[in-house]
Amino acid sequence: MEPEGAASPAPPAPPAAEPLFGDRLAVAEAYVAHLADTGVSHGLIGPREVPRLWDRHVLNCAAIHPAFPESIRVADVGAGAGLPGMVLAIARPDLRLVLVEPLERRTRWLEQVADDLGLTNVEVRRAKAEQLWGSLDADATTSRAVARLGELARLSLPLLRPGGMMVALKGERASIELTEDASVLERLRVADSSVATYGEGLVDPPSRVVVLHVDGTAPRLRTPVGAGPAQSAEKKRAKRRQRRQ
Ligand SMILES: C[S@@+](CC[C@H](N)C(=O)[O-])C[C@H]1O[C@@H](n2cnc3c(N)ncnc32)[C@H](O)[C@@H]1O
Repeated sequence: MEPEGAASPAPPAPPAAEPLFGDRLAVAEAYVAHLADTGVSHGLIGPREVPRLWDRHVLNCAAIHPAFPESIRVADVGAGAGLPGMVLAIARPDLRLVLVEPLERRTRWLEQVADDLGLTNVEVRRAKAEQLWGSLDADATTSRAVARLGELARLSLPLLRPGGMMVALKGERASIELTEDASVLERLRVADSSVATYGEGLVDPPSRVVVLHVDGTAPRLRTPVGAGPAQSAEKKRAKRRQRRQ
């Protein structure tokens, strides 16, 4: 695809970046410089996002890092330009991040940037989440702006080991989607669900995530279950066809 916009200078790190990144701040600054430059020219980030790269994109992703226990393997489903996966890999070198992204142009960019930043805890997988069901045994998944909660759970939970957790950045819709998609989550054997808020006093608004824990005793989800809206609609159509016959 053709470049979508001209590169702009990277904005300086705001004061809140220091407590979130600590001694990794220089790496975070280098990542933001990539976003503002080739991230824009390769069409991964809109040029209008450049002035708010820190506040709207990087800091709110970094803020959720306490959600993840030490040294676990986390899959970012639909990583795009590395939000939140690359940011978590920078803020938390103890985590191992698997960035799952189907678009080649994006995975090539992610690989180049991870290499340039010297991140040895990042693995980029060019695939849709569904293509990795049964072959990825993540302790946790994470994601931002990929799908509504029920569909995201359908995509993400089969990537988890038994007892693993999904942490979805959802903003103000977190509680609404949790209520609206409750029956889908039940079918997906979600044992426990909650909304948590991170980064109070550092990011405005604070980052809100939905956390789902799968039942550790249930058999591992490996195949699609009838949870997605598309699948439910198809089932209804099939039933109507059957009634007509
Ligand atoms: C709106 S972008 C969000 C990117 C990034 N998470 C962010 O917040 O900036 C959604 C991303 O999800 C990816 N995606 C769409 N369907 C997917 C699937 N089934 N499995 C994995 N990634 C998917 C798209 O290619 C795209 O990069």
